[in-house]
Order: sequence, then structure tokens, then C-alpha cells
Amino acid sequence: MSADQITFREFLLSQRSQHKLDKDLIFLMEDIATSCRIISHQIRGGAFAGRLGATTSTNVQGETQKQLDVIANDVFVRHCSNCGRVAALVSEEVDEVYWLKDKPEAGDYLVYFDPLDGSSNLDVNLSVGSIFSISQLPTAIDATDDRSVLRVGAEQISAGYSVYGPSTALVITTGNGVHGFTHQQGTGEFRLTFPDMTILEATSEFAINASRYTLWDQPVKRYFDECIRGKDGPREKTFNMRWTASMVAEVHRILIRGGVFLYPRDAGNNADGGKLRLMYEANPMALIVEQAGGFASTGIERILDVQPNSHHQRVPVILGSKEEVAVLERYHRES
Ligand SMILES: O=P(O)(O)OC[C@H]1O[C@](O)(COP(=O)(O)O)[C@@H](O)[C@@H]1O
Ligand SMILES: [Mg+2]
Ligand SMILES: [Mg+2]
Repeated sequence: MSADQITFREFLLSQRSQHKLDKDLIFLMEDIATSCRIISHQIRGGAFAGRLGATTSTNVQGETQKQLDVIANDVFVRHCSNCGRVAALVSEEVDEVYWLKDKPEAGDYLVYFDPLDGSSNLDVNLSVGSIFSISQLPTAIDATDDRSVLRVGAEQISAGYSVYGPSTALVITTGNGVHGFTHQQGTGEFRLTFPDMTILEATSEFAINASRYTLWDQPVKRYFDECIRGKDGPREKTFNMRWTASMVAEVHRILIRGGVFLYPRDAGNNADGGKLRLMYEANPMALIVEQAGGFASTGIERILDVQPNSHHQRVPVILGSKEEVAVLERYHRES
């Protein structure tokens, strides 16, 4: 371990002095790191403790909840409630907004999270993760009004995700670049192993669930067909494809070696507006991708500019290497 692999706390304290981070934000981010550490432990021991498999309950998305979805949600709620500046929590696994304060003040935090992302991978031992986003209330509000959590993505003050894969990683931004940490067995510390992560502008690797091909709109079909035609096609280069069914794993791969990830709105999810959720999947990942020099779009507009109309709203997602996202936006404009 080299000396510069500083701990998560040391890193946040250095960001505090450089970028005037609020001390309460540091405490909250440490509570989130603790949640990820505990969830990582719960997942890795899942098979022994009978924590794999589904519950009998469904969440607001109409999905059957995995046992670990519920466990991870409870861990986030317990730890994020420690910080006295948190006004409300919004979780993928819970219908209503969790208000922690009756009279929230200006500047209080709003924490949005997907406690377990890629949960269909759990029982087959593939990578999953957690995603979080933090915004602030612009003004004090007299009563707990759910509309006040509908903040535009560009207002986020911090976002991040963890991946529970071969190792446990935690990747964050506070608006000052993107930095990745790896969980160190033994000490339990998250140590800085990927400082200043950046996304390659050009790539020849894309990720999409190709089994939905017949459901796609023309711009996405055109993009996919051209990638598949490779060197002999209009793109004149060979493309590789990946699909892990876990957004966190896709985004982590893109931060490390570039690429583009798509979950478009299609004939199958059109009524819902898409598959992935704006407030705790698309927005945090869009902030991270943009902070790393990539771009995130619905195909039509920048994800961070989407005005939310519900805290479980879904949107089309196209994110990653700038050049490929630009091609896809152009195909949407031309269609
Ligand atoms: O089942 P599909 O179509 O492959 O969808 C996979 C996508 O759904 C998700 O699993 C949705 O997230 P959750 O597991 O948190 O519900 C994404 O992580 C992933 O990109
Ligand atoms: Mg998810
Ligand atoms: Mg989830």
C-alpha cells in the first residue's frame, strides 16, 4: 500500500480545506461509507446466513424485493438519519418520502439512494452496488411537502456509488472531480486507489440490453446496427459489447476504460417513461460521469437539466464517453 492511498476521512478533510466542504456533509458522507461497508459485509455472507432470495413483498416499482434490498435500505436509513442536517430520505425501495424533520431549514440535506442496484445479480453472485445523491433545500419549508424534494440534478452537491464486486469500491464526487476508493480488508478502511478518475472521450465499447432490440426506437436501432456492422459499416471501426445487468458495474467499467451505457425508453417501458429512476440512479450517475469528463443524456436533453415531476420518475439514460453520447444525440435529432 503506497502512502498516498489515504483514507476516506483524510481525503474528505483535504477536500474540506481545499473546497470549503461543510463539516456536516463530511459526517453524512462518512455515514454513507459506513452503510456501504456494512452492506458489503451482509452481501458477502449472504449465502451462509440465508440472506439470498426474494421476500414476499413488492416495492413501489412493482418489483419483488430481494431480502438484501430490504436489509440494505434499512442500513442506509439507520445511518443517514444520524446527521442532524438531513431533512428527508428518498429510497428506491420505499414509496413515500422519509421526512426526518417537521420544519426543515434552508440548506438541510436531501438524500436519495438506491440501496442495492443490479439486485437481479445477487442470487447469481455477480456485481451489485449502491447509489446515492445529496442535494440541499434551497429555502426553509413550513411543512413536509414532498414536492420540495424534486430538485434538478444539476443542484446535487455530492453523489456516489459503491460496487460490491471482486473488491468493494466506493466512488464519489463533491463537484471537485471523481475519486475512487477500495475497501481494505483487515482495517475496514476505504483507501484512495483511483484519484481523479476521467472518462476517455472516444470508445468502441457499448452496453445495452440487446434482447430489447425489437422494442427500441429508430435512433437506438440505427446506433446498434452501425456498431454491429463494425469496420465495414459507416462507423468504420469494430465495437465490443458488454451487459452486466447492473448500472453501477457498467458505470464503474466506463470510468476505468471508457464506454457508453444505454437504457433507452422503448415500447416495453414507454408507459413508465423508461427503466431507470431519475433521482437515485440517473442523476447521481450523470453528475459522476460529467465530473469525469463524460456526458449523460436522455437522447434529447442533458439528464442533469431534467425537471423532476415525481421522486420515483423514470427516464431514458445514455451516458459515458462524450463522442458516442454525441452520436446518439445527433441520431435522436435526425430521427
Ligand atoms: O434486467 P435488465 O433489463 O437487464 O436491466 C438491468 C438494469 O436494471 C437495474 O438492475 C435496475 O436497478 P435495481 O436493481 O436497483 O432495480 C440496473 O442496475 C440495470 O442496469
Ligand atoms: Mg438500481
Ligand atoms: Mg435497487
